[in-house]
Amino acid sequence: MPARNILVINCGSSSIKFALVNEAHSQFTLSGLAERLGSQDAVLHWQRGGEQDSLMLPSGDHRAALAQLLPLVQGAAGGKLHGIGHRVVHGGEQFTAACRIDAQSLQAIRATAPLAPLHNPANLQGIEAALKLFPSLTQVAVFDTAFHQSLPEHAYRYAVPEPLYREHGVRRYGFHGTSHRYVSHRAAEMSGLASGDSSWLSAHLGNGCSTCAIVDGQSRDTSMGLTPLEGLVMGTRSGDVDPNLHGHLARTLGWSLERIDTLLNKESGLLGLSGLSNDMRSLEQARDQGHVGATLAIEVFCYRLAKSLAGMSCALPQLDGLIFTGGIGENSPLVRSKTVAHLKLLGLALDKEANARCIRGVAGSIHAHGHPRILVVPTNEERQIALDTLALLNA
Ligand SMILES: Nc1ncnc2c1ncn2[C@@H]1O[C@H](COP(=O)(O)OP(=O)(O)O)[C@@H](O)[C@H]1O
Ligand SMILES: CC(=O)OP(=O)(O)O
Ligand SMILES: [Mg+2]
Repeated sequence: MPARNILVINCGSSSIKFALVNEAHSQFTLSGLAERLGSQDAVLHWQRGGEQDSLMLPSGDHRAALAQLLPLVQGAAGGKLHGIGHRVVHGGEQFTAACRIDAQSLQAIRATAPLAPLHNPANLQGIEAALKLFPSLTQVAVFDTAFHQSLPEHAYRYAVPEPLYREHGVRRYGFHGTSHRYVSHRAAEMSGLASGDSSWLSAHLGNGCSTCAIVDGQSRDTSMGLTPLEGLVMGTRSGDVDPNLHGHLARTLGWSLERIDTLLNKESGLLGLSGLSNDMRSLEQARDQGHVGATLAIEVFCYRLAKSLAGMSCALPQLDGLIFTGGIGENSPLVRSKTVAHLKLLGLALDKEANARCIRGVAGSIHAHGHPRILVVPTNEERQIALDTLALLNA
């Protein structure tokens, strides 16, 4: 059987990230980003081989962008596209694994939208547009939450009255499961351990950030909760705050729920603390020049990350290694070293040179000799989504 091609789509509210994955090649055949969708500046960027190109799509929406993508994908796939894998952020309690998209699963995904109002409606727009454009192709939904359905009840329940859980689904779900699953498998491979017989702490640090405790290939705890706002400091998200903050702002400043949601999701985190940027690269440069806000934002980010990892260690029988991944985890020796410096009680220590070497896609171990393993593992959510799609094509 010739190697198959899977188109992977990750739809955000105003963007589509995509990759054409061939099962026989580690590099993507084609990849790109459509952004600012719905605005006059909507644009599609893509790369194929070493070449980059872009196309303006004035007022183009998700469907317009996918329609432009179609000939590009068909051309790059040599006319042979075997399936489409969609990232879906929230699968509620219905989905413990990826599933084929049909009328029934689509209905279930729609039903979880109130749990993820910032993410699922955009994911659904992408699915609906792709179904119209590729009606005869197998399409698969891969959920961020599915990997965390193995959390024990004491890790996923909030201490609020039980009917809120039973009748309204108020519980911790966790996100970034596709990434935590992928990097923990890779970490086991890199260490010569069986994924089904090893224990890991994982820190996914991108625009969204989360930690995860993984035991024998299963998620046992994770820092995100009902929504992707709980837990760590992120690019623009606050992570944990006192739950009374909502009431306090409403009472003292007269703010609406929408205003507070926007504050905590889009104006907080690294951006809010620094007053400068949500981008860790910019913050590191500003810190080098003595910027006070950037310096504080990095300190808070690393301290809160370390505190979360120490908390996650409660879910592990032993520690086979700590994994750093995501744009920051894969590229910032500074964040890794500041974080690990807070974790001396777990016995963790870095090798300075190895830490400096593992950037821009270089994977490897960065712990000091004689200390517990610390690994940098580039994540590849697109490849994992393609693998899950292929597995369902085979089934
Ligand atoms: N060389 C670098 N040093 C520090 N941070 C970096 C570097 N390269 C990328 N990052 C950070 O990675 C983050 C984006 O991570 P990424 O995983 O690409 O995001 P997303 O969640 O959108 O996939 C940004 O904060 C960016 O500044
Ligand atoms: C769920 C989530 O936080 O995703 P992202 O990191 O892509 O924003
Ligand atoms: Mg990413």
